[in-house]
Amino acid sequence: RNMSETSIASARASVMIYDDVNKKWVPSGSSAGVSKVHIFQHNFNNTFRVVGRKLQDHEVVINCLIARTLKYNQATSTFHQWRDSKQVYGLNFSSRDDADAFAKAMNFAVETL
Ligand SMILES: CC(=O)N[C@@H](Cc1ccccc1Cl)C(=O)N1CCC[C@]12C=C[C@@H]1CC[C@@H](C(=O)N[C@@H]3C(=O)N4[C@@H](C=C[C@H]3C)CC[C@H]4C(=O)O)N1C2=O
Repeated sequence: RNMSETSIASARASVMIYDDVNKKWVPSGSSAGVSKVHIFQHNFNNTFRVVGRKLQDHEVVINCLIARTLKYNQATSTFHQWRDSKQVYGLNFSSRDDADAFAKAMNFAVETL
């Protein structure tokens, strides 16, 4: 987060990464827990990224650019996921309202790129 970015969504979610080898979801970062996850829009260069920090110790557990080609999958009303070139991210939202607001902003970002 820096002065040239604006948050267009913030949601509480536990951030997970899919472990392709063991075929299971693992918490992103050093331990499981709820994070505050933002979508930041860069004020000048029309880029967007997802940044999430653990509520407890502010560890950055996700920091990924939103590509124009991103396919955002709302697998359930509170678990959404997407891939980038390296990994699959999953957000297990604390509430349906947070999930809906985040998805709306994600769709705006992908459509704007
Ligand atoms: C074409 C493609 O890439 N498809 C991807 C999905 C996708 C589609 C389109 C665009 C992008 C992407 Cl990303 C795919 O299917 N993927 C991406 C990696 C993982 C997965 C592959 C297999 C497993 C089988 C079960 C399923 C799963 O993880 N379901 C969840 C689940 O088991 N959990 C999570 C919560 C709820 C459930 C919904 C919380 C923790 C755990 C649990 O409930 O304990 N899977 C997937 O989603």
